[in-house]
Amino acid sequence: MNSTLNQEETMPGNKAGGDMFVMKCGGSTLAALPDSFFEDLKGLQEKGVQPVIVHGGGPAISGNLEKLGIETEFVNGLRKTTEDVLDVVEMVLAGTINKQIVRRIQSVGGSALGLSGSDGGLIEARPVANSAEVGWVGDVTHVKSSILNGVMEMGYMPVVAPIGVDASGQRYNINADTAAGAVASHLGVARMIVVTDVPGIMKSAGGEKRVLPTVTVQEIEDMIGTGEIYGGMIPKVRAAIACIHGKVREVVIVDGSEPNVLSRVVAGEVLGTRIVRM
Ligand SMILES: Nc1ncnc2c1ncn2[C@@H]1O[C@H](COP(=O)(O)OP(=O)(O)O)[C@@H](O)[C@H]1O
Ligand SMILES: CC(=O)N[C@@H](CCC(=O)OP(=O)(O)O)C(=O)O
Repeated sequence: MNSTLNQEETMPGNKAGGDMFVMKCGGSTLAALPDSFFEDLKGLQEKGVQPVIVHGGGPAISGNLEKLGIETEFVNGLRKTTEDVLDVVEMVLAGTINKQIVRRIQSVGGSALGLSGSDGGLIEARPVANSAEVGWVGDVTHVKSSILNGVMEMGYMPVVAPIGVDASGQRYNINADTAAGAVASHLGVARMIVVTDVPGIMKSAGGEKRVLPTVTVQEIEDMIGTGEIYGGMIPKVRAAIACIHGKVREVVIVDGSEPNVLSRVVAGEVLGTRIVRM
C-alpha cells in the first residue's frame, strides 16, 4: 500500500478533478506554437480552469546529442539512455525547454512555475522492464500531486519536465506522454489534452486520410497491429489507455496550430481525436 498517495488524496488542499486538466505538449510542435496558444492558456488560468503542463522536447534532445557527437537510438519509441545521454536529456528538458515554456507563458501575462519531475521528488520512477536494452528510462510509480496543487494554490501554472527520480536519487528519462498520463491519473483530472503536430489519429479510408473523431481502446490496439498507428503516436495512445481509468474520462489528441485549441476542447467542441473508455 502506498501511504503517501492515500494521504495526498485525502488532503483538504487537493482540488482533485473538476476544473483542472493536464496538457501534454510535444517537441514536434513546441517551437511552432504561436503566442495565441499561450494567450489561450492564460485565459483558461484566469477563468479558474487550471492547466497543468507536461512537456516533451525529443527533437531538441536529438539536436543537442548530435552537436555533441553522442549517438542516439530509439527502441519502440523510447530513447536508449546512457549516462551521457541522460545528462543531455536533463539539461534540455529541465533547462532549455522548461524555461522557454515558462517564459512564453509569462510573456503573454500568465503565471507559470517550471519544475523538473525530480524537484521535491515530484515524479517517482523505477527502471522500465526492458532497462537492460534502453538504459536509464523510467516508468512512473508515483506523482506527488500535493506539490502541483500547492503550486496552483499559489496562483502559478505548473510546467513539468518529464524527469523521474527514485529513493536513491537516481534520475530517469521518462517519455513525456507517459509522464503526462501519470500526472493526469494522480491528480485525478477528468481530461488530458495531448497537443501535437497532426490533427488527431488519422486513418486511411477510400484513398483519403481522415481524422477519427473518437477511438476506443480496442480500435487503437487494432490500428497498432495493422501499422496504422506507428512511431511517436504509439506512446501517446499507450499513455491514454493507461490513464483512462479512475477519474480520467478522456484523452484528446489535437493539433497545436489549431486556433484556441485548448479553450475549444475545454468548452466541449468536437476537435481532434477523443480516446474514451468503453
Ligand atoms: N495514425 C496516425 N495518425 C496521426 N499521426 C500518426 C499516426 N501514426 C503515427 N503518427 C505519427 O505520430 C506523430 C506524432 O508523434 P511525435 O512526432 O512523437 O509528436 P510529439 O513530439 O508531439 O510527441 C505524427 O507526426 C505522425 O507522424
Ligand atoms: C524515454 C524517452 O524516449 N524520453 C524522451 C523524453 C522527451 C519526449 O518524450 O519528448 P516528445 O514528447 O517531444 O517526444 C526522449 O528522450 O526523447
